[in-house]
Amino acid sequence: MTVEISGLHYFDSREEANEALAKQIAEQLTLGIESKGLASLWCSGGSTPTALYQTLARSNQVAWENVLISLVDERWVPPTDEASNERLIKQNLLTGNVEQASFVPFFQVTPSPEDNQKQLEVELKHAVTGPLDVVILGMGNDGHTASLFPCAKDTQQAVARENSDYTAVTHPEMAPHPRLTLTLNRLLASRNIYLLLFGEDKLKTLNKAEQQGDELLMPIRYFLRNTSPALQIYWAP
Ligand SMILES: O=C1O[C@H](COP(=O)(O)O)[C@@H](O)[C@H](O)[C@H]1O
Repeated sequence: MTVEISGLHYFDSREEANEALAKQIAEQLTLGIESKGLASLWCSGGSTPTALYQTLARSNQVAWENVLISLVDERWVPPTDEASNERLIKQNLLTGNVEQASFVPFFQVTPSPEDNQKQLEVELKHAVTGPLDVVILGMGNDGHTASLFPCAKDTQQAVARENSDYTAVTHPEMAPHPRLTLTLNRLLASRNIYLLLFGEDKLKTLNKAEQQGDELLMPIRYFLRNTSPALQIYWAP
């Protein structure tokens, strides 16, 4: 199937999509460094972006010592857990030249995810001011993105227009682990937002999200309907 959406780039293979997106990300990070001295890269977890991170880690085009890398979202598990996004990033992106980048993890050992979020909030507000340079999103087949889940009551607060926090906690009812996530406002205040999708199922979900309907029922809609920046979607079978 094909879906007509502006900003949707089709590739014949995952390798080609990863190469093209890694090149684009490297260019945007370099532009950020040239204009401000420091650029930031915000990474999603899940199974989709592993090879993208490996491809990006091979890029010698970026002055990685001037890049701050952090997460779009995290499962509230320690980095020793296979579900940890921090673990994914450390194993696949923070290697070779990219080891020179600074990394801000989300998970902290605290009594609750809410306590973790309070500490993380202070840390991120101290480390980052102004728009995020590059955000890499994924999407679940329920239309969630970051950890803005349709099946989490607290998503409503995480996407509230008046919410000025960088981060939020969500408790998805149909996915494991409490989550830490960047809020909608923080994500939308970015220079470049990319969505990486593989497979027909994700295309079907994207097609459904393109139809009319409540954003809270498919939070990826917040990004599909945002015009500045417009979402750039990289898809391969
Ligand atoms: O739970 C999550 O899922 C989405 C999509 O994951 P995938 O395995 O289908 O690639 C991901 O973007 C998000 O960061 C993650 O927390």
